[in-house]
Amino acid sequence: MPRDAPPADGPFDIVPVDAIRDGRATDAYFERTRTTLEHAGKNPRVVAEVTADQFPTGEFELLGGVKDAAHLLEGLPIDVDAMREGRLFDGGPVMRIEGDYLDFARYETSLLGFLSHASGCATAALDVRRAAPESQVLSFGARHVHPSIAAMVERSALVAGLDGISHVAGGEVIGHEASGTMPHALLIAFGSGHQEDAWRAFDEAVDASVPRVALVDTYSDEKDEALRAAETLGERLDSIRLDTTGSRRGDFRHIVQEVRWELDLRGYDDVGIFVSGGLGPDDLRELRDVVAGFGVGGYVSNADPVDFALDIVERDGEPCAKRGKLSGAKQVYRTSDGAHHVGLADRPGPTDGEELLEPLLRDGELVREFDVEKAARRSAADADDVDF
Ligand SMILES: O=P(O)(O)OC[C@H]1O[C@H](OP(=O)(O)OP(=O)(O)O)[C@H](O)[C@@H]1O
Repeated sequence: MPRDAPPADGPFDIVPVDAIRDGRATDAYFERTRTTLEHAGKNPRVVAEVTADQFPTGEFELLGGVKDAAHLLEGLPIDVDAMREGRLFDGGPVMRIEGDYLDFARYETSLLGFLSHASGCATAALDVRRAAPESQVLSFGARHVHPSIAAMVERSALVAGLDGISHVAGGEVIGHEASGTMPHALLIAFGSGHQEDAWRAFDEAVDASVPRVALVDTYSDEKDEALRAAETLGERLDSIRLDTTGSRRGDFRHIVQEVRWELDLRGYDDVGIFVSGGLGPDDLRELRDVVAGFGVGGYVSNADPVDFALDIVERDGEPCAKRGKLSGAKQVYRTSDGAHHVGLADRPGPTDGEELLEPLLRDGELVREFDVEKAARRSAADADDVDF
């Protein structure tokens, strides 16, 4: 262990924030690179770019992680241009860094991690959003991932336009209050046959601002429990939630329609139906006309990271690149038809092209603000005129 590394004395296997900030959250070969370049007296001025695909593919993904990436690089003597959080990308750089290589080399690992993981979750969340544009969709997936990344998952869900999140501390980090009502554990704590007591106690105990959403699949048939919940809470019941386990699901759409029928027949037309449990975009398309909303977890939280890489494309003013990558500092343009174009930054772009790489840091100073809601509006606008 290097002498300057602090002892591993924390209770959890979580890389500390300080290690990310000071560049120790890095792959060891960057430390060897620094040692070697310093030994050789080399520290070239470079332009480096973060890119997934070299050329536009027409397969759009949603950019996340920009805020964390900006704070990672803040204070370094470098200039950074980047696409905004919540913009679509499909090829060419999403970020461009100019500076002396050793000033930022050790940050590559964390930089790519921030951008790759958040963009993967945001892209999956956008798939979900587009599958049910009119429905309420909540992010339920924090349970599947390490708690240290819950805020990233929830922010990515919101950037893609999902309507709410479930993770309390994650919400505190990103400034968005978590929502949620009851797990099966609450019903089980009251015992089989006593679901009414659980729903009633929830209604008595929980703040009036929280919607009354009764979970209705714990011990008996969904239709039976839905009607019992409606009779127990009457007009106080806002919604029911069906989280029917996979082994009992059969035709889930039919179950939902049957419950809807029986509620309507008895005058409970205003009671909404929420569904959850292992849902993805295809399920949302299949159910969106018969439910009010969805809880989606693993599809978003377990998304594959985007395969970003950081590559040097200019060294001491001369274009350069490793095999398979494109030399030269680039700009990415979005034209009015929603298509993206990659060109050299010092050449004219398409006449109606909007430049997507915008200033993020100037000599280490942050020149941009971050706002989740604005990012969500950006992703909705970008996605509007693109065929996925
Ligand atoms: O399947 P996902 O899309 O990842 O969604 C996350 C979870 O949310 C629901 O759990 P619920 O709130 O009912 O929890 P409980 O079964 O622990 O009570 C559902 O059972 C999923 O396991």
